[in-house]
Amino acid sequence: MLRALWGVVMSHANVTLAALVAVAACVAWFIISSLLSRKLKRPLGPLRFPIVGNALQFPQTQQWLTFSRWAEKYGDVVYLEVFGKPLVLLNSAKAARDLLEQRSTIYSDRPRLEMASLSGFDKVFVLSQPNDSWRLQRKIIAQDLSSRMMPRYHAFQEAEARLLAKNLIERPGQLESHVKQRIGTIIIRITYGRYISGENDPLLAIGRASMDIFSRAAEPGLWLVDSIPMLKDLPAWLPGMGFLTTAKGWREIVYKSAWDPYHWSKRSFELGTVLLPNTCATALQEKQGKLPADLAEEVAWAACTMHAGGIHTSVISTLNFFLAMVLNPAIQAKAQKEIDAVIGRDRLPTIADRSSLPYVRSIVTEVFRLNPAIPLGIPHSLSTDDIYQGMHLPQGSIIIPNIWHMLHDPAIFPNPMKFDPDRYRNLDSEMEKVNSVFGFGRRICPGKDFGESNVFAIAATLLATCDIRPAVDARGNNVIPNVVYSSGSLSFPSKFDCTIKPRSKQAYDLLGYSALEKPDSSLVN
Ligand code: HEM
Repeated sequence: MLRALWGVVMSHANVTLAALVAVAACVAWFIISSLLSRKLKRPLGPLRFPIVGNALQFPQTQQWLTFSRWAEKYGDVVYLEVFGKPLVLLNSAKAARDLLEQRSTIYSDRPRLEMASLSGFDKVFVLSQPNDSWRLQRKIIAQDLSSRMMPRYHAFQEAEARLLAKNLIERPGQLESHVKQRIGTIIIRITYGRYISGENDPLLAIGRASMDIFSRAAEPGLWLVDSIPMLKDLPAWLPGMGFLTTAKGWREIVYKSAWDPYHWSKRSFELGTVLLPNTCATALQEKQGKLPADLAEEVAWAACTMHAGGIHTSVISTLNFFLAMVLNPAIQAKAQKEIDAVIGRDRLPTIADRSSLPYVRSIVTEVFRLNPAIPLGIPHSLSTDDIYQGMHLPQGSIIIPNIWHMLHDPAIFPNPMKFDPDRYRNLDSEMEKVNSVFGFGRRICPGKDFGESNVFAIAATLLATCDIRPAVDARGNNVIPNVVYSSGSLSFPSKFDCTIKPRSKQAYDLLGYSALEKPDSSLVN
């Protein structure tokens, strides 16, 4: 009986077991197939062709404009492939924050940009992976550029803004050259402690050459070797391998751009003639003037990154300020009115006055928004597979934050092509929406505060003392600039000029020393 019962139980058990196995198999199949189908569900994007993927549709100029059209068609996250390499465009600040900030542990790598690395930028920490060297180099410059350290640069930044105004008045017709010299002086001063001697100063020239190379070498989609890395191992004499010779020449210049200024700074530090504070000197002081070779190398490349990261972005933003003022006289007049009301005409506005000049700050914010210096940011890379809003983003994807599109989204910035500081209603919370211009997460720009305060000092000083008007041609007609923005990772406005006239004798006198003299002796050797 028991046996019979046991037999029934067992037979039932067998049936139950069989049923359980069947159910488990179904569940497993369901999970695997749903995972599989999730895995296959990529974000939307333009049609991909066999082998080349989207390579043929990849825009060669002003890529952010085509990417922006794709954003409107396919959404916040767009998927592309170039020769099998996945690329993900992030088109909204929300998607960029969700991924690059909230999941920064897996979104902070940089893609290996083969052409830029071949050209010597493998040492520059902006392109390195978040490894020990990146951490150390970032720390070396972040400690000098932290918001706590900013006030020690204010007097110097303001002096350079005054000198810029004075030079523009006294030596007209050279807007770009004056801006480059003053910005170059500011960045080289805080990096290496040198007061540059003029536009052809060797430190300025070598940094300029190196950044021109970076802009070309890091341009997304331009170099086949970025999509097919094995090309770099083929012999240089084969047809189509000219990029290897180009990269070799570029590398020599890039190495010089790191070591020449470092050696100059170290020598001047030892002689006691260097301007303090500066980033190389901070590192030397911490080690009583003797850096071990490996640390010296990190300092040289950190300083090189700071120099490169700071100059062009600040020059572009400053030129964009002048352009906006030439094109928008009513906005200029409104800012002057604010300065006159808050500061008066007996002194110049300072960086410390920022919080009481919200309209001038809105102008600076709008300058950053309308024409971001790096419209597609610096690409990040995804270190492991990820799923975002049901979409599978594969490991190794190059992540391109489409900053230009984020800052021209009509839902957030109505009438986005219009220069309109009033859109922020003088509110910090509104201006913060433009923070994307400085990138995201662990790779966010370490020069953000410094870069902003430079442009503010220049804007406030120029608006307080000068009228910024269009240039005038030989017949006395205004020349309204029709600016086109360059392609490449950095986007420069095409050449334009303006006329800078002092608002009054009193305003001119406030600018102080003559353009032909150096600023006051406490600021130079
Ligand atoms: C004034 C305008 C500036 C703009 C619009 C700007 C924008 C940016 C952007 C978009 C990035 C990429 C962030 C990311 O990968 O998510 C970046 C990175 C960087 N910026 Fe700036 N920047 C400016 C000024 C400066 C200044 C003044 C310095 C230094 C003096 C600087 C140094 C750097 C460095 C070193 C990086 C690389 C960070 C890393 O890879 O960890 N930038 N910047």
